Parts: sequence; C-alpha cells; structure tokens
Amino acid sequence: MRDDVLKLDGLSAGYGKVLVLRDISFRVSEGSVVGIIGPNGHGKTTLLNTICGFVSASSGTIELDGGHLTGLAPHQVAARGVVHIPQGDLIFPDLSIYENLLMGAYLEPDGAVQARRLASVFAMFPKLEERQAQMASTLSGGERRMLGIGRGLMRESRIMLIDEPSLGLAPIVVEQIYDTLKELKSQGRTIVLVEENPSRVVDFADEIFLIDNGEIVWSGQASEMEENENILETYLGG
Ligand SMILES: Nc1ncnc2c1ncn2[C@@H]1O[C@H](COP(=O)(O)OP(=O)(O)OP(=O)(O)O)[C@@H](O)[C@H]1O
Repeated sequence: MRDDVLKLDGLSAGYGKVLVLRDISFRVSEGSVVGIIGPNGHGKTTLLNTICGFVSASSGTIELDGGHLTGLAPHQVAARGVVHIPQGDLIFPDLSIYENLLMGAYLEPDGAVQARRLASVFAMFPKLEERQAQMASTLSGGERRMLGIGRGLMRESRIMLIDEPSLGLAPIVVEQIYDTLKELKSQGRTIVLVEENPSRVVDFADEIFLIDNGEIVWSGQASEMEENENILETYLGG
C-alpha cells in the first residue's frame, strides 16, 4: 500500500462566522491524483486555501507526511513541499517570464538546484524558454497558465494543489494544459486538482470527491462517476 502524503480529518473552515467547509476528511496517497469537483462557490478554492494556510481551520486537522500543517503560516506550509497553483495564475505581470519563474524558487538557496529546475521547466515548456525575457503581461491566457504551473515546478514538491487550470481557456488550450498535467502525473507526482468541469477530472484523477455546500457528498473512482449519472445531474447539471 502506498503511503498517505496528505490527510484531512474532520476539517471545517470559513470566513469570520461563515462556515464554508464542513467536516472534510480524505487522504491522498503518494503518486495519486485526487480530483475535487463541485458547483461554483461551494468551497473548492477555500479547501485548497485552508490546506495552504491562507484560511484558518476552525476544527479538524491537516497532515502532510504525518506532520501537522494545521495552524501553520502559508510560508511554513510551502516550505514543507506544498506547491499551490492558484486559480487565475497570480503571476507577476510586470516581471519577465524568467523573473516570474525565479520567484517560484524563493525557498531554494542553492543556485545549481535552481538552474536544474529551470532547465526542466524549459524542457516542459519550450515556449517559456524562447520568450523568457518577455513581460508576463504580454502572454496569452494559456501561456500564463503554463507560467503558473512552471513557477510551481521551481520548488521541491511533496504535493501539488492545482486550482481550476482550465478556467477561461479555449478547448484546444485546455487540451495542452491537460497534456502537461498528464506528464506531471506520469512523473509520479502527487496532485490535488480542483475543477468545476467533471469531464476533465474523470479522465485524469484516480479518485474523485464531490463537494456540495462545503461537504463531501460523494466520493469514488473516476469510472464510478461516469456510471453514476444521478450524481452528475443532481449536483452538476448533467
Ligand atoms: N475571502 C473571502 N471572504 C469571505 N467569503 C469568501 C472569501 N472567499 C470565498 N468566500 C466565500 O466562500 C464560499 C466558497 O467559495 P470558494 O471560492 O471556495 O468556492 P469554489 O467552489 O472554489 O467556487 P469557484 O470555483 O467559483 O471559486 C463562497 O460563498 C464565497 O463567497
């Protein structure tokens, strides 16, 4: 059996007095891909932000490799190998592609390691290498998304949390982004992927959790989800 990298137990969290996540529990084993799906505004982004330490847990625990993440500050969570690729990229538009990528390596003091990671990001995204001096603000939506993923890969990662990588992109570009994600999966990386569109996740995730109104209302293998039309219709409109 593979070891659990991430373990959530009875996690609840929200903003002020408003509880958004209720009693969330799941495990992510080494090298697996977990997909989190659910309608807009039902807590998927909040879940990733709570794991990363941006939102405080009101109860429950979050463990990474058996050590507590609960209560840690975002930079401490990042230092333990949690790589967050947020919704909408959050790249630095007034910095070049090269500078944006180096920002991803801020926790890595060894220049040789940084150079090695940069070379592997450029191998994965040759376009970023060609345009490394270009300002990030001039990139297309798909290129920005690639830069966001590339920046995440500049750090040592135990787990990657990827928030709606297909958001706002043309279908052909979504295809390219998912080719990249499949490559990351084939490298054996452990990934939690949030998507509103279940069809993408069914193709990619080993296990799926459906969040509705801040609670897990269904979980199972991707193949079971395709067979269970009720789930798709009830929660995601078919
Ligand atoms: N910073 C915040 N302060 C207060 N409420 C927030 C904040 N961020 C999100 N919320 C609220 O928390 C709830 C869940 O939002 P969240 O972004 O986690 O949902 P989501 O499922 O990821 O949806 P989307 O895909 O649209 O981002 C929503 O009601 C939202 O308004």
